[in-house]
Amino acid sequence: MSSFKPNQVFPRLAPGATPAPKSALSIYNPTYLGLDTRGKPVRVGMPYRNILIGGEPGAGKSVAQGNIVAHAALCTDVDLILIDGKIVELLPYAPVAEEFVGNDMRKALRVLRDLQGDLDERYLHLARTGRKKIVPGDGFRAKLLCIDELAYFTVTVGTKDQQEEFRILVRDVVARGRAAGIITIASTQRPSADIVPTSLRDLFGYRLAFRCATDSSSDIILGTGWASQGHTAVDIEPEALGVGLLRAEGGFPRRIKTALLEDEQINQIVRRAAHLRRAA
Ligand SMILES: Nc1ncnc2c1ncn2[C@@H]1O[C@H](COP(=O)(O)OP(=O)(O)OP(=O)(O)O)[C@@H](O)[C@H]1O
Repeated sequence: MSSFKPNQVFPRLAPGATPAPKSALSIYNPTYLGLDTRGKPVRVGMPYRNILIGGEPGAGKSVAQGNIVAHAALCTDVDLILIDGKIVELLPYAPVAEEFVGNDMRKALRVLRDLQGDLDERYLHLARTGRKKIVPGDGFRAKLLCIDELAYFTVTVGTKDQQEEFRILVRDVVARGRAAGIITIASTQRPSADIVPTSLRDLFGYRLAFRCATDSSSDIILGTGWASQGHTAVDIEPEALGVGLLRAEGGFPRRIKTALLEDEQINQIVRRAAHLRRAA
């Protein structure tokens, strides 16, 4: 499998250049995720979709979600809302985020309640204008909500009531956000039915399964029945870090290798993103 080259993330740049582009990107442009088995670029169109990422610890979830967040950081038409129970994965992007939440359940709930209020306003606008989805120029900016890690907030920290409220809020944002210009990325290293019930999983247009311990965990991310048809993330070799099965709405899972942004590249992107956002 081909290795990642920074200039593939931002193809306008010459080889060897830093991965930070000169002008702002748009969240309405496809986001580079990595390469497929033939070495072809894999891009995802995030608006009107959500992405669920699951797999064993250390398999490559944070790197994958980081690629999307890095792209979004450079897009001056989207606000970032980052909730990171582990703090360190998304912290580098905090300077360009509208909200950054670490391991703080109360703040996570407040931010999600605000997002739910925003959703209500957006749907009111849609109802008034007789349309079905928010489009650019509507006066509502796109938002990207990134949650790492779902299980941390739904079973590990907080009271049972807080965990339940977190689950309900996330479900609502994922379900209604799609048409309202609010995109969700959710990651979990515990692909089990209690963390990702089918009803939640099915709201994600994109599903990305990194190495899983069992066929049923793989199916929890990709969708019921894929393992029995030979598409299972159990088959991903333990040493194949960053290799996952990506399933886009209605399609077959395909094997991809995500791009890897090194820490210094992330820092460059964030510095550039901060500049572009100030200038916008
Ligand atoms: N696409 C990739 N190319 C090369 N190495 C990778 C790639 N993706 C991940 N890795 C390596 O694997 C390590 C773990 O990746 P990552 O932090 O994304 O895993 P994770 O699934 O989020 O783990 P956890 O669940 O423990 O947070 C990275 O630090 C990196 O060294």
